[in-house]
Amino acid sequence: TTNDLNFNYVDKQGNYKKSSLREIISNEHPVFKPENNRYHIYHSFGCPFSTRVLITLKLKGLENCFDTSVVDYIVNKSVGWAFTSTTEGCTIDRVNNFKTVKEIYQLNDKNYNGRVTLPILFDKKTNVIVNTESSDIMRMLNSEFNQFSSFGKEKIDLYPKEYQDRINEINDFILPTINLGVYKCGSAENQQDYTEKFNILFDALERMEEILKRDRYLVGSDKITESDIKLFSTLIRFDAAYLQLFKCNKRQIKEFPMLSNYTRELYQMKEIQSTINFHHIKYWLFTFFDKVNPLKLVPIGPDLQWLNETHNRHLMSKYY
Ligand SMILES: N[C@@H](CCC(=O)N[C@@H](CS)C(=O)NCC(=O)O)C(=O)O
Repeated sequence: TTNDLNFNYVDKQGNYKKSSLREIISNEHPVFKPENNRYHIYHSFGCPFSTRVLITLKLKGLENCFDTSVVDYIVNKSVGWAFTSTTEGCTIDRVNNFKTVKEIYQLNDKNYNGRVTLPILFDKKTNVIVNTESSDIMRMLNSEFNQFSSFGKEKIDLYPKEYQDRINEINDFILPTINLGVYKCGSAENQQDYTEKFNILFDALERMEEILKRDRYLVGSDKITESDIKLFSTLIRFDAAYLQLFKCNKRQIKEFPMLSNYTRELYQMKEIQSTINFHHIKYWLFTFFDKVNPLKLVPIGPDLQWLNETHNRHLMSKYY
């Protein structure tokens, strides 16, 4: 079957599978109110959906409001995501001291047997999962916790009112074509399906390249928004892993003049760079998706030095 454990981001019709745990923290919510140091984030440095949330957390200055636990990047399929604090860059489950992530899901439903995904937004007060949908978590971090930001009043808005329609439109475009597009190339089981998915992916990247010729960022030209975070979380894994693992090899990101420069700019922001761990990214991807990499060997290359070279994206800004 096309959608085995390795590739279950999408259902049989090719639609994104949203999770069912989707409570939204707000002052109006009967239980889940915004509070300092009440919530916890479980994540993997390998997983792009976790990266979106971590970048949002850092850009919003909320590291002191939320604590985090980091899972192991080596996943034993019979246990699923698990904690191995002895692995570099990983932690124990700092809230419940569980061994596996599945046990966290079982706090909400003791018979839980569904998909166990990351990231997880967890409530330490009631000891249950609040939400497991990265897009929802990004929005909550953007709007509900500003009073706890270490940046004080001078806060950044990743989903500004005037651009919400455009942001939603871009998000809806890049999710199936790029964010999931890479996995669709990797899960294709015949030449025709692969070719189709490959073309959709690279046409979409070209479209992003065109936008970035005109504007510094995807929406609203000179301010980073959640759309940039979502695109970046895929781009940063592209040359390092997707290109080879999922055969997305028409062009490397470093060969797109705009996309490469844009990826560099974002990567060089210290808040963003602190969320990127190439060791975790490569070891997770090349070992988890063992259907396309049965020996689970992790390539040593490629050289990613291009990410550290100087970018000139500030020249694109209307207000530089
Ligand atoms: N609903 C999720 C999707 C998250 C997701 O698919 N996470 C992947 C890792 S990047 C996962 O946990 N996969 C494990 C599995 O499917 O078994 C979101 O966007 O937050």
